[in-house]
Amino acid sequence: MGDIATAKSVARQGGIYIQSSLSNTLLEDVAKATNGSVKWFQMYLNQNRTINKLLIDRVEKAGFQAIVITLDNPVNHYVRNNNFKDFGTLNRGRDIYDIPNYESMGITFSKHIFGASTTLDDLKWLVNNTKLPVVAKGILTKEGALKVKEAGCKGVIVSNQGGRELDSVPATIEALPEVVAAVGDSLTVMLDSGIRGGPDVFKALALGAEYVFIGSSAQWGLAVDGEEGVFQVLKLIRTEFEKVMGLAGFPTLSSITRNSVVHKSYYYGLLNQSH
Ligand SMILES: Cc1cc2nc3c(=O)[nH]c(=O)nc-3n(C[C@H](O)[C@H](O)[C@H](O)COP(=O)(O)O)c2cc1C
Repeated sequence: MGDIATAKSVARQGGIYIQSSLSNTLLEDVAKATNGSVKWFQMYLNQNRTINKLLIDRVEKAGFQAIVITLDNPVNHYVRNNNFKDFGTLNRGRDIYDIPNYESMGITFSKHIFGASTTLDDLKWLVNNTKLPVVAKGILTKEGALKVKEAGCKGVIVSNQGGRELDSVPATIEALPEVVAAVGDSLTVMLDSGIRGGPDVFKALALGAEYVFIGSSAQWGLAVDGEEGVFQVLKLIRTEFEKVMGLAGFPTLSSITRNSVVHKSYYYGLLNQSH
């Protein structure tokens, strides 16, 4: 299965694998196949808290080390028909919902997950109902970052879902500096969306991200050559990143700082000073 192959290659590269709750592989199966490696679980909050609690318990029991809550996808636009037949992990909720025979799990869960926005109270509920650290994914502004900090999240992923959700949102590399300025001293700030090669990783780290994640590139590798394909994609990005460090003259990760890149905010700063 794609999730297990991807999780295995991420483990071989020493990275963090984030398992989607919409995956068609059971979270327990991914956990079993990659025992001992670092894995986080991505959740959407359901309107039904009993279902949320059941899922949280399974995630904790399976050994995932953090819960990533996706906040930038409150409206369903994936499931236009009855085609999503099998959401492996979530299928276990079938006995809790009263699901008509003609309705796929995709339709059912999209109604219950995407039907309502997650509120600050929901987020606080999650933080208080799991022993795992909670990471908020889909943050693009300092206001958003401050809210999830108030809710008790331990980290944020600056993300626009790889640009797949809403046209005209800022690129994450542009949103990163204001999020870092707002919460960088208290939360772990991470970034995804648009990481394609070494220079992207370098810029994100320089502007304050502690971790970067990839989505699409991993899937392209998976499509080409399964576990080995994802492994090669990760290796390529890592090798390229190391070359960028060398060429730019930064020998260690800690030597990469805000001053290692020129960002347009510098120019705005200069303009402000001179007016
Ligand atoms: C096919 C596909 C499925 C995705 N499914 C989810 C998901 O279920 N939950 C989620 O939080 N993000 C999902 N994402 C978004 C990724 O988690 C991530 O934010 C994004 O892919 C990063 O940008 P990149 O593709 O440019 O690397 C998905 C992305 C792709 C390409």
